[in-house]
Amino acid sequence: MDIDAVISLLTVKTFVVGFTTFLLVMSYLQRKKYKLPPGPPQLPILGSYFAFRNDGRLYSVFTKLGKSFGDIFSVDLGFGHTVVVLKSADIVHEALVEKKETLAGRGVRTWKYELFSGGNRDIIFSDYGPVWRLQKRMALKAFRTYVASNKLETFTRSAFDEIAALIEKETEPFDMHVYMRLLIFNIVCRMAYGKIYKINEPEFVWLNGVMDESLGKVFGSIIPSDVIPVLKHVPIPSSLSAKRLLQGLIDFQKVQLEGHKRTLNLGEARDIMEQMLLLKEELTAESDDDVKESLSDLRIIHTIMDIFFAGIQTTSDTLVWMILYAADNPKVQSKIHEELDSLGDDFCDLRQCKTKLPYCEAVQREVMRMRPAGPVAIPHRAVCDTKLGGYDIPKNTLIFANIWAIHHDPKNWESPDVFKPERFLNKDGSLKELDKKTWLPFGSGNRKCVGEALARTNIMTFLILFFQQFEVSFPPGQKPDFEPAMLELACAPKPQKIIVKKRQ
Ligand code: HEM
Repeated sequence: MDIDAVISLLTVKTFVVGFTTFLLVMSYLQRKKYKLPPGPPQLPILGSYFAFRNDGRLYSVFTKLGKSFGDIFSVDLGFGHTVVVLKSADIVHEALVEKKETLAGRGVRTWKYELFSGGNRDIIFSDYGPVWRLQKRMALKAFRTYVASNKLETFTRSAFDEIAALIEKETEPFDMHVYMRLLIFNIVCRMAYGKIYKINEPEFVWLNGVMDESLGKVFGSIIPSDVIPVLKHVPIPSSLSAKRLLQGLIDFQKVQLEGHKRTLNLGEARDIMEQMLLLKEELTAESDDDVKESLSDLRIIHTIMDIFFAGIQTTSDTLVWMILYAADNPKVQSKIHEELDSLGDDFCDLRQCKTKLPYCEAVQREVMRMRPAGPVAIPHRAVCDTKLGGYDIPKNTLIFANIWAIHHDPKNWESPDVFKPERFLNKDGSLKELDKKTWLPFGSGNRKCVGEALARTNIMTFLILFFQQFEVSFPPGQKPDFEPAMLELACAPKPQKIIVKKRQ
């Protein structure tokens, strides 16, 4: 070994030993200064890696740890990156509702989220402040124009007709996944940037593939550069594929934006991207700087990225879960059919007839209770030092609310693992008032999901249209699999085949 190699080995060793010691001292000082929530042993650099070694699903690992460490505990996700996890309805309420200002920050955990959000310029990862507020308000207003008018129903009906025709052609048991994706793509992308797709259209196949690959390889698991940030500069396969996938999608949205600018019509906006561009047209030199920033090209692109990612996968996964639960529970399915059959001609205006469908609404609630699409929400950042459950929460700590644990807590729900829509109904069949402390698939407080009304309208409209025409079952001998796929933040069903028959 030559002298250079010896020196560089010594340098690396010195760096590793020095850095490890630094982390240990910092962690010790942090623990001495604050009364932090308890948690599993934390190794230098690797943190609580061993808790996640065999199961990358955060909700699953957090639920297991919660059994040992209680309603509030801390876990080190690597490199001294300690997060706090909340497990019970009361403590999540305290954090997200009572402390909705203090704990409404966001902090990007790793560079892949920074790339996705354009450096925190989307709604999801933008920090709590005036620009985020303007962006979120703009999105809410835009969604409302669709939900409150007939537009959304028209979009959903035409997207449904497209997939119903494809489903009718299936002669063997099949997986619903791609049809549900196409359905939601054709509602959400039409609203967001005015596009509708056919199942074999190359752009849809590419976008759907990018979404699946990103959810699996980028957001679905902890990649080396999440734990050792400098690895993002090293051309290792996981970092390269994350860059390729996310940058490809950002570039795609840039092209949509440029196209919209070229064809911009002053008048009624054709989609959400155009709505934002029209607002931008109204800006003058005197306009408020925050308003200008909220309508910058980058913010528009990354708002559309949010709508695309947060809106499509969550809703389409929920629809697949709903179909699987109906296939597994023939009595529930009969009650859905019965309630829909009693509607008669009311199908012409679905917005009106929803109030007459308490059982279907209860099914929707129960599916989202059993399989919440965002089972640990998105971490909130403490904007200043605070306290939770008697423990100190230092400024900048990230907090995860374990929605899955609340939805499966026997203190909140009788037989929580049983699919039972009736739990949401009174004895006379009317809907019970929702307890928002124990049912929170869309989160709670200031950071609550911006797409809740849109998603619930889409899910309900789909439920009505689908079960009016079809009945579903599992192929004889096939065991249904309700164990969610191995994804870090999502709760997605695994691919499985079902039989879909046209009703007489
Ligand atoms: C079944 C469907 C859906 C579920 C279960 C769901 C769930 C969630 C959850 C749990 C959060 C995090 C809340 C928190 O941090 O406390 C969230 C945030 C968000 N969701 Fe959804 N979501 C759904 C559909 C949608 C749709 C359709 C859109 C848009 C088209 C959307 C856009 C967003 C955005 C932008 C945020 C970030 C809000 C913020 O940081 O202020 N979601 N969602």
